[in-house]
Amino acid sequence: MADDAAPRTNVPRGEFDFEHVPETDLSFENALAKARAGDRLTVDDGVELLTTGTERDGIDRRRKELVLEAADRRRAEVVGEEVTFVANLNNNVTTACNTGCLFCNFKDRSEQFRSATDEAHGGFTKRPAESREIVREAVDRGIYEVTSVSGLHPAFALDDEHRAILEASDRGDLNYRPPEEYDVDPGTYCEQIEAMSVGGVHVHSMTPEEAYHGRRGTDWSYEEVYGRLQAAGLDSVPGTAAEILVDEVREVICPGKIGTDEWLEAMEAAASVGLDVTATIMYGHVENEMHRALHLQRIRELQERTGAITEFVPLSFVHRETPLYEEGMVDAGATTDEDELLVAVSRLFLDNVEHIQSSWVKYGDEGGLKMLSCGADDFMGTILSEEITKRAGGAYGEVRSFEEYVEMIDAIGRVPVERSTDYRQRRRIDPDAGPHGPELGPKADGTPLVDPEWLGEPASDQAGADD
Ligand SMILES: C[S@@+](CC[C@H](N)C(=O)[O-])C[C@H]1O[C@@H](n2cnc3c(N)ncnc32)[C@H](O)[C@@H]1O
Ligand SMILES: Nc1c(NC[C@H](O)[C@H](O)[C@H](O)CO)[nH]c(=O)[nH]c1=O
Ligand SMILES: N[C@@H](Cc1ccc(O)cc1)C(=O)O
Ligand code: SF4
Repeated sequence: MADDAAPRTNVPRGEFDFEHVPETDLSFENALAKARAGDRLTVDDGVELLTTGTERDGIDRRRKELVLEAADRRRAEVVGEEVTFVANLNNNVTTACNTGCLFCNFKDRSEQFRSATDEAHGGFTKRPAESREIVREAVDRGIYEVTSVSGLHPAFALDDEHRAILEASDRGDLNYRPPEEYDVDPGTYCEQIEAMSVGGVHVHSMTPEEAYHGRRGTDWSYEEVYGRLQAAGLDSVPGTAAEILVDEVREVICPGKIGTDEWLEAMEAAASVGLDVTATIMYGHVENEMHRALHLQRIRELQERTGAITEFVPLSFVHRETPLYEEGMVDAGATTDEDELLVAVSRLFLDNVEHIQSSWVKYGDEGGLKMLSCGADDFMGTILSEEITKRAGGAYGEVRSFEEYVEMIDAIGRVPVERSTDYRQRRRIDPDAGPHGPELGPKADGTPLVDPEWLGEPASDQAGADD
């Protein structure tokens, strides 16, 4: 996210030869009237709102305020004044990844992790037993959920049966190497899930891209893959790896990733075996407003088919330390105007998704609170550890305590509510009845999750060290 007071966007215009461009035959006024009336928006309506009118360049601030107001009103109608958050922990297993997404600096080339090399890398791999200890400790302290997303380590197989298939294959294109070749063996995906499934915690893991890695070289369906993961303890699936669900954009920013249709297929499969899912958009790089609106339509259609999406999470591209920026393909991330409009139009467009998340990792506290009056109603979670955005140059820290959450949400006149991952359990918090800590986690007893003395210290010191 870039700070930008001038009413312009950071969308690259005309630099990429895209088929989809933000042009429509409609008017902004017409789209706004439909949004206010609660009519279902078309892609062209979405484009008019995201651009504050396609007939001129840049953002019209007066029009922007009208879009934000409409979204805030819709939020109040759909979910009321409560702002939710979850007591959770990020426990990412490995940074080893060869997929090469140009927006990502989380990854380290997997060659660097092999015992045969002494190349240095700043990343990590955790054994299943290490993951278990990290999660166990956090559950004891009161967390409810563990979110785990990882690089596509070549040694990762879904389970022993998948490993046997990979070992027996003479195909050279499977991005597989046996664990014995690495300093640290991450085990199988199922072993990691089983390990993290400790003390009654909710396990939120296995993006469609990871599921793809977990079936490479087989003819297994995504239902089969998610079914096995569910049996190992998986409870819900993060809808990251979505980026922008338009293939001409994916070809530029993540040519090594699965395509739009396959991402949707994997999500539908997860839903069909009974897993809840989230959905995301990672925006503010090479894509334009037409791509953003097309993405929203694909998510709305997915929700029509599944009803399984619990929340939509806009992820503003953090550009500073990424190949896209370093190679001069983009100059910056989205402007604040674009961020606000994206959140607002997500609320207005996704009329079948109840919750829109404001990510403090991406927007910071001040920006994140502002999003709660632009259509968002969820304020993410405590996470305790953050590697992806930090490595891309983000600077909003790795943890928020319940104390901070309650104070911030109360300060904007809304109601702080602790939630479960699926939002089915909710607990309203009385701001005056501190100290505040989680009560919904399997071992939560209201004790503050984060010792105030820890705040500001590296989260890896609290949540377990990297190897
Ligand atoms: C780092 S990947 C980890 C999981 C798995 N490797 C995958 O791609 O699905 C998780 C997500 O982080 C997000 N992400 C990565 N780099 C980012 C950046 N620089 N700014 C914003 N989001 C980013 C992307 O949306 C990506 O899908
Ligand atoms: N758990 C959530 C996170 N976690 C942080 C991510 O791991 C990651 O660093 C980043 O957001 C990837 O783009 N972030 C959220 O925005 N929302 C969550 O619920
Ligand atoms: N918790 C959110 C957001 C998230 C975003 C990025 C991540 O890497 C992980 C999680 C999800 O389920 O999708
Ligand atoms: S986004 Fe995921 S798949 Fe792409 S390079 Fe980063 S870790 Fe690997």
